[in-house]
Amino acid sequence: MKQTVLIIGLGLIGGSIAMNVSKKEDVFVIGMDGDEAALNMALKQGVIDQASFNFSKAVVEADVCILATPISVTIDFLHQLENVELTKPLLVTDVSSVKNQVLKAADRLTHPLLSFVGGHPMAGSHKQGYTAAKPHLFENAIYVLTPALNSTKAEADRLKDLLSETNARFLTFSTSEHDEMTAVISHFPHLIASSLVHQAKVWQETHPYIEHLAAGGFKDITRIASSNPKLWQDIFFQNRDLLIAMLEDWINEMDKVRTFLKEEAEEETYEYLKEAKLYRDGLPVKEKGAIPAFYDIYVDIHDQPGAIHDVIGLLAAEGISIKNIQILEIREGITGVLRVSFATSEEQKLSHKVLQEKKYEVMVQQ
Ligand SMILES: NC(=O)c1ccc[n+]([C@@H]2O[C@H](COP(=O)([O-])OP(=O)(O)OC[C@H]3O[C@@H](n4cnc5c(N)ncnc54)[C@H](O)[C@@H]3O)[C@@H](O)[C@H]2O)c1
Ligand SMILES: O=C(O)C(=O)C[C@]1(C(=O)O)C=C[C@@H](O)C=C1
Repeated sequence: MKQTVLIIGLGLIGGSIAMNVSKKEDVFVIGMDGDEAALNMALKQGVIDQASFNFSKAVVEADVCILATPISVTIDFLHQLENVELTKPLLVTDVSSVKNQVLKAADRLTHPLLSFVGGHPMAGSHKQGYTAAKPHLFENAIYVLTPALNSTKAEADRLKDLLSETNARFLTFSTSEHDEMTAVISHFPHLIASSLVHQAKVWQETHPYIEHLAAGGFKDITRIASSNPKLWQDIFFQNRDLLIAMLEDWINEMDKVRTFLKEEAEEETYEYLKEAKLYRDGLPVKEKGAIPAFYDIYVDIHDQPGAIHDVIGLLAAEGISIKNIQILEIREGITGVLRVSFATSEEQKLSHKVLQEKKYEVMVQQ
């Protein structure tokens, strides 16, 4: 028999989940979103089978409910579930980036037919909305599960099965473990990225050319500052206590670095940078998460008409599929660098060979 899955919030994450869940033959997907254009697009593409505008009506028809809304909205829906009259079992999950308040609300749900297994796919983007959703967003990504007190292993397994088309890798953590780890590798870095952009903006007032100098490094480290501010305001406030504690640690650490510089402590500065490099180089590269699962090459190109087109053309002629391409630096009359990303190391090696044969300077990211 078909199971009915209600997905609330068809944005970047909910839309991407819907694109995978709808691949399963035994699933009927109901979509709900305040944005009618997103609903219409999802219906048209066959990503949802039906649109709904009424939570209490749709949720009683569902066997599974996926809350993919901003965290505070997800918590509101969990509160609404306290008063819903269920006639069959309902498994509820979410995708929230912070779990503490969500699990508190979920643990209050005592209806015997209701169970909750929290979820958080560790993949995303600075983009938002259904138009940014893509079916392969969670490929090889870690998908954290945070089960509520009343849930069973069988329910977590059922959720994993429903999400199997995502090709994500599931791991289970407690709420506090989850929130601490994501504060370190996601929420705090976001705060720093935004602060770096603010610093550049202030300097630009006296150095108007600064924005043109912002090359690969600045853009890499601040990409996430282009994310949806409303969503991140929510994340910061949900994980507020940990972020405040981490800011204290960070300020102490920056004091230490300032002392290295003031006292011209070259050895300590070198060790500080070396330790960071060793840890960064050791991060897993073949799974999504902190580092994208891409195999990159860097190609020197000249600022001539058609230079990028030539590189792409050579790779296309060999049937090599490019996953991402980025101009890291190119200024008038000066050599620039193209970063080209592939899904496999075979494509990375072949591209290196093809371009070298055509006398391009190519560096392979190990
Ligand atoms: N963006 C990321 O990288 C990322 C990664 C993992 C998890 N998350 C989590 O996913 C959740 C959604 O984030 P997103 O990036 O998909 O945001 P998004 O803005 O792309 O999507 C949110 C969707 O929810 C809809 N929505 C908002 N309020 C609603 C309501 N009351 N009823 C129905 N629909 C409503 C919006 O119209 C939108 O389509 C957040 O909880 C976030 O913490 C985000
Ligand atoms: O890649 C990005 O743009 C993201 O911000 C994704 C990211 C992250 O910090 O890695 C952001 C929030 C999520 O909860 C999970 C993933």
